[in-house]
Amino acid sequence: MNENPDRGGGGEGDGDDDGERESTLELEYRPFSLELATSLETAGGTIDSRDGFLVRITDTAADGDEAAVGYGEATPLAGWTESLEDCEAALERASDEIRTSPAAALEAADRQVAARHAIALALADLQATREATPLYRYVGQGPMVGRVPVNATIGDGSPSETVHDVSDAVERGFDCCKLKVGRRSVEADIERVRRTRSAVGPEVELRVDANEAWTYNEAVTALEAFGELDVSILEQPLPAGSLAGHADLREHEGGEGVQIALDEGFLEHGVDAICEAQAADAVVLKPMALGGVDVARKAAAWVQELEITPIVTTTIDGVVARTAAVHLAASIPDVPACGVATAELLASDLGRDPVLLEKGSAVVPQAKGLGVEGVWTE
Ligand SMILES: O=C(O)CCC(=O)c1ccccc1C(=O)O
Ligand SMILES: [Mg+2]
Repeated sequence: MNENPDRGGGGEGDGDDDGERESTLELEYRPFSLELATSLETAGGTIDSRDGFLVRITDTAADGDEAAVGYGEATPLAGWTESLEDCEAALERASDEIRTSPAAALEAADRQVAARHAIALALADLQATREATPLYRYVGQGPMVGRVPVNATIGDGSPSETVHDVSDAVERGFDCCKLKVGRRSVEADIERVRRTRSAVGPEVELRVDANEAWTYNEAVTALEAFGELDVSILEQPLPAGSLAGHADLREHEGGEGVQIALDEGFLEHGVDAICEAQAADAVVLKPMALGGVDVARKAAAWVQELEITPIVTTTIDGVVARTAAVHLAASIPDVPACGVATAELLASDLGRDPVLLEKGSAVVPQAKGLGVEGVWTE
């Protein structure tokens, strides 16, 4: 952004390397591709692999022994972020601009949310590591947090498959499951939830996410049945554009006890419009789609002021972005169960997972920075 042609740094090089070097930071990125163990079927489409870029920012001025490196991850998802191509172009610009300043690098990816997520994360990881502070305390300035509650993520499937998947998750310690709905008829989805509820009993929290699939009347039918089945949260039943529809659902008699959460609608409208329309009890925060953990953290604080509940989830990310989402959740006071237990959906990962799952909670890494190691092997 603010290259100074009068003071070009050295003049040698390949011609686009003439920015003034005012920072000692270097940004590198490399592509990755991760398959899902089994594809995740949602009303918004099927996710079967996640392609993106791992980002490393190094401070070349740091003296040898001191760790001066931070990691980030950009994992675009169609419909939620920029394309893979636009993401790469933004990272390429940022790798030039970071010679000027960290702010210039962030600016270079200002409208490419996944790229910005990666850059902001790598910078935060670098700084938190320097300060020997776990990332969640660096971003939130808050107290120590040992665990955050999480939900299992259950894709669309037949009623029997759904009962099987949820029962399996409960056996593995989850006490909150989020079921994807909206791919089959409303009646079929109600049947899935009914059979699941009778299989797992009253103690397990059940949520559903329709990814914008329903008409208002379908949503009302679902809401009434879900109220009786003690579903806690109905996420994005209607198209993102329909703030008034979601506000009406919140008022609907028979849907008492079921909270309405906005995900796609939050990305489209933002905090103020949702609050103004009284369209949500909760909002879903995906740091990858919002442009970073820093952006998501501000949104969380803001919605809590307005008595709207923030829920952190991922876009089924690799270990770097997923662990960042765990830190984000840990930085939010009184956060409800979050959709960050998505490692098990992946067939392979970028590196070892530092987050243990224990009885429905993620154990928050307490090491400095993000706490992810061994992802950048030469
Ligand atoms: O919230 C979760 O449990 C996992 C994340 C999730 O459901 C999701 C993953 C990728 C894309 C969209 C969504 C969504 O919440 O709609
Ligand atoms: Mg959702």
